Order: sequence, then structure tokens, then C-alpha cells
Amino acid sequence: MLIVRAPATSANLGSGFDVFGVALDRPADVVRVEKAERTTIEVTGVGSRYIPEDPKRNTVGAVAEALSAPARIRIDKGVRPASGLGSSAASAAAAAVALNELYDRGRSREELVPVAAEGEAVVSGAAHADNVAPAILGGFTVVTEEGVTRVDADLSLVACLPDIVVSTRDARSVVPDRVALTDLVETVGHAATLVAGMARSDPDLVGRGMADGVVTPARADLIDGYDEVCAAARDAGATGATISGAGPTILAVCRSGTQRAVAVSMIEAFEERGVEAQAYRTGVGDGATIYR
Ligand SMILES: Nc1ncnc2c1ncn2[C@@H]1O[C@H](COP(=O)(O)OP(=O)(O)OP(=O)(O)O)[C@@H](O)[C@H]1O
Ligand SMILES: N[C@@H](CCO)C(=O)O
Repeated sequence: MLIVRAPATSANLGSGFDVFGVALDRPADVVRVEKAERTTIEVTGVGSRYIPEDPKRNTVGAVAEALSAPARIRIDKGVRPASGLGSSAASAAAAAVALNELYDRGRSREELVPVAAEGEAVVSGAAHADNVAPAILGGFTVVTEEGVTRVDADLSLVACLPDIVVSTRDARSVVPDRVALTDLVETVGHAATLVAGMARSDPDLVGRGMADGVVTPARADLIDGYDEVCAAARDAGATGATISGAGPTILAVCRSGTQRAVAVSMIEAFEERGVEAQAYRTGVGDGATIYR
């Protein structure tokens, strides 16, 4: 048997829709795999009752198929599904790394990114890799058609998860399919600022670069209290806050020493709207890790 842990991830970071992603220290999924005649899946842990065990409907089933690696797969969920924390991607990434090792397929970590993205197509209809890339490689990642670029970064983060469910499929349906040139120019500026900030582990640049006037405003209505929670995070010392992935989690970047205050303020702002929430005090983390 092989055991692999893969982390939660936060995609988009505002200006990098379907391109940027970052691995978080926590939470994480743990996946156990054993060779078998055919693939079977068991799911336990956070939100497991909402996750199908049918290999055709679970992200790890698509990964096993793509690697021709049938297995008994047990998933212990630490990342709540439909959270905006790359729940489906964490399982897919862990399964890709585990099955590659179990069957000695010899794929590099970079080569496993499109394999794990096959799993994402099962749940959201698109094989986007912005969650699976950081879940496999760790750090901050930039995904394009040409491949993945990885940047090491060290940042203090808060991921605040309200008791609201937003499915990626629904959140994608509200994204505009055209942008004006002025919006494009502004987005390129923000995205470039964010990448420079990641390369320098500079929370001010990253926070500034998270601004986005295209996708985020269209999705903000799906999260009750979005504006208030972002404002509370900034007032408590965050340099920026935005929707994590497709939401409803809100990701905040913290100045040194402000992480606890940011977490508390975000929870309280949700509570003022009558929404329960929990906050992960986290940072930029490693990718999938194999435990034999
Ligand atoms: N192994 C899995 N883990 C979690 N969700 C899964 C898995 N396999 C299938 N799903 C389904 O995927 C959906 C959750 O994925 P979704 O992409 O909506 O959320 P997320 O991964 O938390 O968010 P995001 O991609 O925005 O960060 C649920 O409908 C769930 O049943
Ligand atoms: N980039 C994706 C991430 C969610 O899976 C989105 O925002 O729809």
C-alpha cells in the first residue's frame, strides 16, 4: 500500500483566472492505494457523504483510468468539497502521484499535472489545471497551454471558509465570456504585479496584484458577505483578499504578525451576516508528499 498527502490549493488569486494557483500548508487529503483488478473508491472525512464513490464520477477514478492503473483507492478528505480550496484537485493530485509510484509509470511531477487535470474535467466540465498543478508541485504556479511555471514563495495566508456551498460548475456559468481592452490591460498589470510579489515573497505586491475587475465581481454575489469580509480582512492587516478558486472560501494575504487578527475579523464579519465560518491560518505549502 502507498499513502500520499496532497494539499488544499487556492486558484486564481484574483487576477489569474484559470492560470494562477498556490499550495496551502493545510488542510489536505490523504489517499491510500493498493493494486487491484478494477478500481474501487471509498471516501471518508470532511463532506464525504457528498462525494460519489463511483469511479466514473470521482476525480480519482479518471486519474486511475488515465494511468491505466486500477486500484483500491481510499480517500480521507481533509479538504471540504465545493469549498474553493481545490478539494476535488487534492484527491486527484494525490491519486496521480500515488498511482504513478505504485505502477512505476515513470511520469515526472510536471507530466502528472495534465493526468490529474483529467479528474477536474469529471466535476467541472473543464480539465483546468490551476488547482492540480500546485497540489502536485507545491509553491505558486502559473499554468498555460505550454506548461507549468513554479515559483517558491513564503507568505502568511488566511483561508476563511463559510458554511455556504458554491459549486465550480455554477461559479463558472456567471463568468463573462468577453472582456474590454481596458479591463485586459488592468488585469495584465495586476497579474504581473502578483507574480513579481510571489517571486519576492512580498505580501504588499501580492495583495495589490490580487485586484480583479472581471471575474471576481461577477462571482461575489454568490458569497453572502463577500465585500464585508474582504474589508474586515484589510482593516485587520491583510494586504488583499479575494475569492479562493470558485469560492466560497475567501483568501487573504497577511502582513507579518497580523494573521490571527485577520482570521478572527473575517469569521466575525461572516457571523454578522448570520453565516458560520472557519478560518485556516496557513501559508504557501509543499506539493503532494509520499508516505510509504
Ligand atoms: N475526490 C473528490 N473530492 C472532492 N470532490 C469530489 C471528488 N470527486 C468528485 N467530487 C465532486 O466534485 C465537486 C466538488 O468540486 P468543486 O470543484 O466544485 O469544489 P472544490 O474542488 O472545493 O473547488 P475549487 O475547484 O473551486 O477550489 C463535488 O460535487 C464532489 O462531489
Ligand atoms: N479556475 C477555476 C478554479 C476552480 O476549480 C475557477 O475559478 O473556476
